[in-house]
Amino acid sequence: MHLSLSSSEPAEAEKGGERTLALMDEPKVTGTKPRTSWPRKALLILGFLFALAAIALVAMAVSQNKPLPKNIKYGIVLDAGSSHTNLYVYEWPAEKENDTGVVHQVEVCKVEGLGISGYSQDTEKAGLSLQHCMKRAQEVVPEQQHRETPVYLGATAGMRLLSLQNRSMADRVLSAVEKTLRSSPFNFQGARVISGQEEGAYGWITINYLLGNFKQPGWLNFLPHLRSSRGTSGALDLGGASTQITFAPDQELIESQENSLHFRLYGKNYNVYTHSFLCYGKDQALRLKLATDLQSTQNGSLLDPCFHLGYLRIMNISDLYTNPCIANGEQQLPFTQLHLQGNGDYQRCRMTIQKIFNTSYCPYSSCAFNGIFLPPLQGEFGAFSAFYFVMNFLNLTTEKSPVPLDKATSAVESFCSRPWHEIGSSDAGWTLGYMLNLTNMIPAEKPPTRPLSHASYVGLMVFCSLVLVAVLLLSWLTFHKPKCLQKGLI
Ligand SMILES: O=c1[nH]cnc2c1ncn2[C@@H]1O[C@H](COP(=O)(O)OP(=O)(O)O)[C@@H](O)[C@H]1O
Ligand SMILES: [Ca+2]
Repeated sequence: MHLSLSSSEPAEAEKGGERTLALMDEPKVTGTKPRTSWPRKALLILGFLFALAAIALVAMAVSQNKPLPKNIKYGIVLDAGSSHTNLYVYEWPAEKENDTGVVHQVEVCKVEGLGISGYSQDTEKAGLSLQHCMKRAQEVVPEQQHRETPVYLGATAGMRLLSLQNRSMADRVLSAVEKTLRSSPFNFQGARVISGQEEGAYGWITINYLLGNFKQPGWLNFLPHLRSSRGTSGALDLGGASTQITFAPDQELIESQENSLHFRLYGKNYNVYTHSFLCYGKDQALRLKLATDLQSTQNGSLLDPCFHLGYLRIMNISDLYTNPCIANGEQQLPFTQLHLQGNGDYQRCRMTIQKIFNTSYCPYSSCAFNGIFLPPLQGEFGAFSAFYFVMNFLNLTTEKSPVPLDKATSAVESFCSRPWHEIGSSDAGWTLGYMLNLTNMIPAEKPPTRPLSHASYVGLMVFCSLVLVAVLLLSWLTFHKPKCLQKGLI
């Protein structure tokens, strides 16, 4: 049996509640076509309105808090090394620029030819050599962002040596590269020789930024006393003309001020040891070794265990003595050419190379060599630049876990013993840290963060809206129960 208002009364249903309830008191029973009672209609309308309100609330929460379209920013750094120059293009989302781990390398362009210090006799060429990679950068960075994209050039040990040797020559080289960079559409921010200390510092920042070591879990923001000093990784950078070692030592006191760095990053203090060994990059160290060995030859012929068996090379002595790494011993030599012949012997090579590291004196509690302070090593190290190239060449970079030292040693040993005729001829570095620093992307204090992600926020809003609707509906049903419900008629 169906309950319904009679067909003559539908107009009444649109009147106020009192009238409706009065009508409900006297329901008429018809045996004809079933009709919806008007309180049920009212309930439906109310339910519909609540649902509409909930949908509107959710839609508002979603649209109001929808992430804006990605606004990408770019930065360009040129690493003017002693052996060659590399151009790096980085990108990051503008709205997250103070977060950690958001900067990505999108392009690396290797400049053809020499490092810029190699153009000291023809400085214009130093600038011209960069043009190709600058064009490449213009293709990578969207045109409308060229003017706002900063470009920096940092020169390292090759230019440090040239500056020591001939300051005005080094300045002319820098002016030439500056001219090229200024003529690009980018926002030129400077070309300079960075100090060894800076190079070490930026390498350490890069490594730890990429490893996510500056990041603290979001929820720890609410419990600052629990924020631990999570370990950092040390950085080893083997260049061509200098080598950097940088790490956070256990001991608080760094005995030599020139080796001491203090950072405050994301609200945390770091005391870091760094040293840049000028002349102890891979290429300059080899020159040093040859110059040292030459002192003990009579006729300029050298049988060298550090070159493969069958390797032969003749070089002018004057080419060896071209920079401040090698003391002026040239005049005392009774010959003008060096005849180099390899005999590939790893163990003997090790012994001859050790001659360039003087460990006979140390004015500190502990030293590396040449009287340079070095605190006890601490933690793990990330090694890059030529450390990587050499390991990669020996096929030792594909392993997931670190390669044990004895395995690396035996790979080097076996490679060195191979005859010369058998042998055919990602980036980490200081540049990312340099850009992060110059663009103020690593703040001293931790930037305020939202406690919830966008997805969690929207989810929570939806949930709360639904709970609210349910509560309102229940309260309404409880306090304004239609009489038909009170009488159990529906
Ligand atoms: O792609 C590569 N494969 C192998 N060795 C490389 C490659 N790129 C650079 N190197 C070597 O790594 C070293 C990098 O030195 P760099 O030019 O950065 O000098 P610097 O940092 O002392 O100024 C050089 O010895 C160079 O020969
Ligand atoms: Ca380098």
